[in-house]
Amino acid sequence: MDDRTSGVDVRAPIELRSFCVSEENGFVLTDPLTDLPEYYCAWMDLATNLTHLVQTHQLRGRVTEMPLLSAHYLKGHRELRLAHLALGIIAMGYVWQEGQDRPAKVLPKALAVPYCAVSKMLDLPPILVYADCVLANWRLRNSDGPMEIENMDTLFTVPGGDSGKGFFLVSLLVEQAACLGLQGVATVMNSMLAHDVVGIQEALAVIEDSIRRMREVFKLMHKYVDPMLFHNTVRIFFMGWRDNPSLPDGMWYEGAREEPLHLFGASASQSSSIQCFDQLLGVQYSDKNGFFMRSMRAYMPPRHRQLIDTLSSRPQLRPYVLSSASPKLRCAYNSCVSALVDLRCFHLNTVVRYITVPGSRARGASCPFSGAKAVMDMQGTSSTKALPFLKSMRDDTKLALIMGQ
Ligand code: HEM
Repeated sequence: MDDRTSGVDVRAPIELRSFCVSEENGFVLTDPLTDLPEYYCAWMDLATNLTHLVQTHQLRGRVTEMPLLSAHYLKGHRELRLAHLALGIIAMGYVWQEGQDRPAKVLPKALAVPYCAVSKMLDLPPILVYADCVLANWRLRNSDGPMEIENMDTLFTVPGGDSGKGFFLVSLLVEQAACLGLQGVATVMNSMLAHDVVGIQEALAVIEDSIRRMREVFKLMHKYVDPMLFHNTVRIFFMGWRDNPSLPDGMWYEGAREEPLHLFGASASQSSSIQCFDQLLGVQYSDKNGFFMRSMRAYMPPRHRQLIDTLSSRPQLRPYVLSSASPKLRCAYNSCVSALVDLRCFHLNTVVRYITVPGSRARGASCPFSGAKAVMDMQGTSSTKALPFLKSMRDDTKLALIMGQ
């Protein structure tokens, strides 16, 4: 049998490093830069002071006065990532400064041109993505101290006080907790090639622990993020310009694009970790969910999205477990799927607390005829109808469980 498809060697072991996944931090950007060369101080100045400038309604004016800078002096991956993050934060502040009902419809040239250039170099869309505001938006207060929330800070934040920071940092720590699980994913794939059933079983146990750890860390959200502040303020700055009733025509990028762009906003659905686990465990997304989850891959750094693609092009774990006579292997596989179901159940409860409940309070307090806003209050950050979608993602995950002997 030919194990090579389209020139890709499906027998080559998976090396996480070659997908820019670090041993300590998984998909989190290790040691992100905190400053750009002096030439880019106009960007850093606006991004660092974003909350104040938005709250005092000065940001739009300041962006209009910004010089048009060339992206060509940016060197290396980490400078580009910091530039993408800074420009993304400025763009979100610029668009949503006057609230979700009065967005700006055009990004001015001095912002749009370098933003599109940096995005092209990184192969990311020109909008704030999860890989910016979560994966690359952190530093240690004491560089010798631990990677724990009390010793961490964001580089930039959005209005919403400490809840914005808390949201970024807790999500980052959840992502970091996936790190061991990702190593487990590589070990499972490589052990399958070697027909090492015990190796697969042990690696599945590592993945299960890691997913359960993600759920534990996720609980910090309740301590560091206030639901009303999150819903009414922080969330607004993640809203994109696709399927958004406030921006039905998308967003114009002056001087950079001939047509407006329709792009989803930042969301943890752009997390590569969860999609890696889904892919490994053979979670089949139903049609509509699949369309959304696959669209989210375009918002991930290219090497990260390639890891998901690689996992899907390899021999699959679920049929392997089904055809194996080992009850221990089946049990280890099912425990992993159950941990992922539990994580999605916890996530669903969090969404009820941070979106559904504050959304109904906000509707109760406003005009009952404010139709567009009522729709938006029930939505997530990327404009999916949140709860039915998330429930069906949980159910798709449950379907991966292997029943019977
Ligand atoms: C206050 C905290 C959070 C809220 C309110 C929240 C809300 C949402 C919403 C509304 C969606 C639907 C899609 C969208 O609109 O973008 C979503 C999807 C998703 N979120 Fe979160 N989220 C939170 C934290 C997290 C964290 C920390 C993670 C893990 C890193 C995460 C992972 C996901 C994933 C993977 C999806 C895609 C659906 C799925 O795979 O089940 N979320 N989230």
